[in-house]
Amino acid sequence: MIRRQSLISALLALIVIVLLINIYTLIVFTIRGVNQDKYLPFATESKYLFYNDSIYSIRYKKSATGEINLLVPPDFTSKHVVSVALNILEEYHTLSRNEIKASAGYIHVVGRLSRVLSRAVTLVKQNLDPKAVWAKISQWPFNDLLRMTNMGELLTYANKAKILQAKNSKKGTQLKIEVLLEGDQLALFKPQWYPRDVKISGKAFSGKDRHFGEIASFYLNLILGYNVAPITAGRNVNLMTEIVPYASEQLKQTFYRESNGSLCFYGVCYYCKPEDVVCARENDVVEGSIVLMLDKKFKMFMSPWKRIYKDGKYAEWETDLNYCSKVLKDRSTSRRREIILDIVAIHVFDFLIGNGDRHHFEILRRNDPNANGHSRNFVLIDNGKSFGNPDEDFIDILTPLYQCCAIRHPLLAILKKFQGNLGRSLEVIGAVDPIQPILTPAHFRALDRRLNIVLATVQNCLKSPDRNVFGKVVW
Ligand SMILES: Nc1ncnc2c1ncn2[C@@H]1O[C@H](COP(=O)(O)OP(=O)(O)OP(=O)(O)O)[C@@H](O)[C@H]1O
Ligand SMILES: [Mn+2]
Repeated sequence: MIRRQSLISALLALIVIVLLINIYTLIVFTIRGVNQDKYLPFATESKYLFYNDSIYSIRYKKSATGEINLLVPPDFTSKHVVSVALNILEEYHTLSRNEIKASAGYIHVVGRLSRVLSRAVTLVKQNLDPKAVWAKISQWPFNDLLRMTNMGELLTYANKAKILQAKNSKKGTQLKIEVLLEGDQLALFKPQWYPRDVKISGKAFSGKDRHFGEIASFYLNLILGYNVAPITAGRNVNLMTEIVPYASEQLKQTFYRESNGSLCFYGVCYYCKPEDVVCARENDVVEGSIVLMLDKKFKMFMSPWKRIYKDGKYAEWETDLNYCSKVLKDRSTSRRREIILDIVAIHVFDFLIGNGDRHHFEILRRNDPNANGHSRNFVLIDNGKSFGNPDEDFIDILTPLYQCCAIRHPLLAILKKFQGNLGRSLEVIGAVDPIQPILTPAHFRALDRRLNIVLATVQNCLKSPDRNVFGKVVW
């Protein structure tokens, strides 16, 4: 009888305990819901963390008061990834509070580059034979200063050479006009869709190409010593005199005049449609980027960190912090360590320019005379999905860096050299371009913020031995 009674009281006590725990959890979650957001599904807490249902991937966002917050989509459940992103943010705050040691190194790089580029402009005034200028493209990628002078000439000619033929480009999915320039050089003209100060939000790959982004990325690629973006310049093209008379029938058919007199066209491509038009400003002029075609055969490399272009689904790399060690173990990728270091370099660049659309990249074939040994073989061809929003930093683009915790020393050294001065440097170099200023002041400032975030990520890696799958962080 007594045994039965104590069993009942034990049971009652248990029920009370379970009830109390439930009530406690309910209270805690309600309070959190009031203080932060209704979505908080796990215990990662920070005053900088916000759940936001208008975004589809995690990112930092600068608020109106200048504070950097971490925005996370409500259905994103990887608390490890969120907590790493918060740690990096903390590291970033520490870094931005510290006085930056003034490094004069960047001045040399910028000075040399702008001398080389402006010398080319003077050379071109002497009216060189365009064929002779185009011949120099075979030396691309240009990895020394002497050849860089040639690149300056190529840039200037990309802008001034007469267009002899124009047709729809069959490559890729976005609107591009393939033009044949005098002297027999092919180039792609991507017209302007957006003003420089557009703010695209939503997905990391949202929106159409940004012609100014393509141009800015090219110069930034030069400044940071990658030198693997195809030669790109801004160009103002008069549609009526430079395109229409030389256009293929198919392209010409997509041109028409609005009732207000402006000349518009929509082209033929995967995403081209009559209701999505590019219209000229006054005088029938359209601004755009012109990219010289490289006469090379590339190998395509699918990135293990590519996005899934489907709503409501996350790729494995987005939620699994151990993804890098899986890629590292993947036997199908020989030389995988070097390849991952290349991928980290690519993603650092893409993070700086805000390009979340690098689904694949091109590699120079080994027998290419300009292939650079076993590393730095990649080229960065399509940089149009960049500089879409100066307030947002897609921290998930840095995933290979914070998952693998490895970066090559020369790249890290150059990033440190430009700390605090990257935006200014791009502004100076970009001033040689015919459509300068290539970016808004907000974008130039964003570059320095993002550079600090990259350095903060490296700092965070140095403090996280558990993520050190490469054995050491700096290679
Ligand atoms: N300058 C270039 N030299 C050689 N090939 C090029 C050049 N630019 C583009 N290409 C080729 O054309 C393809 C499409 O170009 P690009 O990526 O710029 O177009 P896109 O419409 O933005 O394509 P996507 O939809 O894949 O993003 C590239 O993958 C590359 O193979
Ligand atoms: Mn593209």
